[in-house]
Amino acid sequence: MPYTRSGETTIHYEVTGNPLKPWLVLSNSLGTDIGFWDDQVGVLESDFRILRYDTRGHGGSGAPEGDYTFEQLGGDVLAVMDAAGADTARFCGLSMGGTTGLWLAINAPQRFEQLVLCNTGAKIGDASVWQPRIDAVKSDGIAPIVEGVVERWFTEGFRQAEPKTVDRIRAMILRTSPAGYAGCCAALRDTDLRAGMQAIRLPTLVVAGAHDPATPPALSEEIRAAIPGSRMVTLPAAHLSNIEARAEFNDAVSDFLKG
Ligand SMILES: O=C(O)CC1=CCC(=O)O1
Repeated sequence: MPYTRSGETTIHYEVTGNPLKPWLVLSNSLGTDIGFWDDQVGVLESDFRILRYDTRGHGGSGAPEGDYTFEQLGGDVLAVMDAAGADTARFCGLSMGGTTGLWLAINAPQRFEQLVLCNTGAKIGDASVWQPRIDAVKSDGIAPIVEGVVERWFTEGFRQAEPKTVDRIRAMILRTSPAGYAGCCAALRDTDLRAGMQAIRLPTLVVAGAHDPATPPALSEEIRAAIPGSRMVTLPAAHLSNIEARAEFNDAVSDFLKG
């Protein structure tokens, strides 16, 4: 599994899929790693050359101490694209991954062809949301916050219907470095891309979860309204629509990206 340097840290990435097809970058949410996209890769890999990576602070990537910024998180994507030889790519990100996509579309639009922005926002929460989480994780680690996260990420019905899936994601969250998690929370706390996203001119699909308490459909609608020509689809899911509504998600995303 390859790694590349980005700034002061190392980013882990993986390339799979069809080398004759366009590049597709997948960017995960807070508290997850590249396994986050396992339900999508099988569906997309015949039509795309897929570049998955672990966001800094997560999975096999480095987790430096301190606050991160979206300039760093977006720079990490450009570093893995350079390392993999992807001059341009389509981009799909969920939650923090979607905010990373907005940052890239504003700051490096020439590197991207299409955007899929899922369960995300140009500004997700504020200091009153993120600072207590940063403080808790720094003092007591990830375990005390994990059940609250899982409750926001999946509806109660899904948690009952697919306990093994929920256990897999819970284990992923628990494996996350507290320093890395806190660093990414600081990036979310400090970022507001609402003014900048008005300039985005890339073809864009916005995906919302009808029951998402973390990034409610109103945040998705704000993105749709700001990006000319963008389309929005609302799926029957809480925050992780790529897992809770995997069939509908895969249909909507692959139709858009292949269109
Ligand atoms: O963890 C949450 O509550 C929701 C979330 C916000 C950004 C992200 O990636 O997940």
